[in-house]
Amino acid sequence: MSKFTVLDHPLIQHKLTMIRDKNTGTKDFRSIANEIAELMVYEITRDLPMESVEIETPMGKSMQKVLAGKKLAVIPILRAGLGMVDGVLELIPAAKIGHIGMYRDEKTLQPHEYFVKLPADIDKRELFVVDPMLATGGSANMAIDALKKRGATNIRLVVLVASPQGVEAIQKEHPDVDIYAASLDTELTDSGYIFPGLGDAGDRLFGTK
Ligand SMILES: O=P(O)(O)OC[C@H]1O[C@H](OP(=O)(O)OP(=O)(O)O)[C@H](O)[C@@H]1O
Ligand SMILES: O=c1cc[nH]c(=O)[nH]1
Ligand SMILES: [Mg+2]
Repeated sequence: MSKFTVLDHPLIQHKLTMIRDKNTGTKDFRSIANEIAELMVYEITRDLPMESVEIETPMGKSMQKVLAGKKLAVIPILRAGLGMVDGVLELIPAAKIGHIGMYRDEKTLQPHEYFVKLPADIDKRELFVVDPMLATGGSANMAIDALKKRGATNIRLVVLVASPQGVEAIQKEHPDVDIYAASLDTELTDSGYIFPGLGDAGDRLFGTK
């Protein structure tokens, strides 16, 4: 079974509390969501493999470490996943970006895919799928299906807030995909929203209703 990790760094927790607050407006929500994503990626990338290369400093030749292995790509699940991309790019500016458009039917809670545009070499990249909310898990599961169908093999899912049902759904469908969250919240409401959650992340990021 895949790993599920809550990143409980105090800065992440503090900032998450700020965006949970319903009085936090779009401008702050947007910037703080990206700050959290940046801090999360800093923690998640601790295990990236390294290799030694020879370089020459002004003092002479020396063996030093650089990142080894696969290149990265960030895959936001539209729309709300866009709210985490800039934060990731602060740390990994050369990452390619793929987009998967997904909306959840408000009544049935079933996800619908409406857009997929990915880097050509996703089979060779380590992919970070980002979306602030993992509720029923339907959208993330379908997004991961779309990636695997196109050859992706190395996928991690990074969310701000997860529900227990969402984590279980991903672990069942995609036991190879590790999940990282800033919080595991207590429940899903009858209307499919995470409680306490942050409300509708897409609407809060983009100022829609
Ligand atoms: O785990 P699930 O039950 O599938 O719910 C989570 C999905 O719902 C939200 O997207 P939404 O459909 O509201 O689209 P948006 O990002 O355009 O607002 C959220 O950003 C996730 O993609
Ligand atoms: O709580 C939730 C659940 C799904 N989508 C959101 O934006 N928020
Ligand atoms: Mg939404």
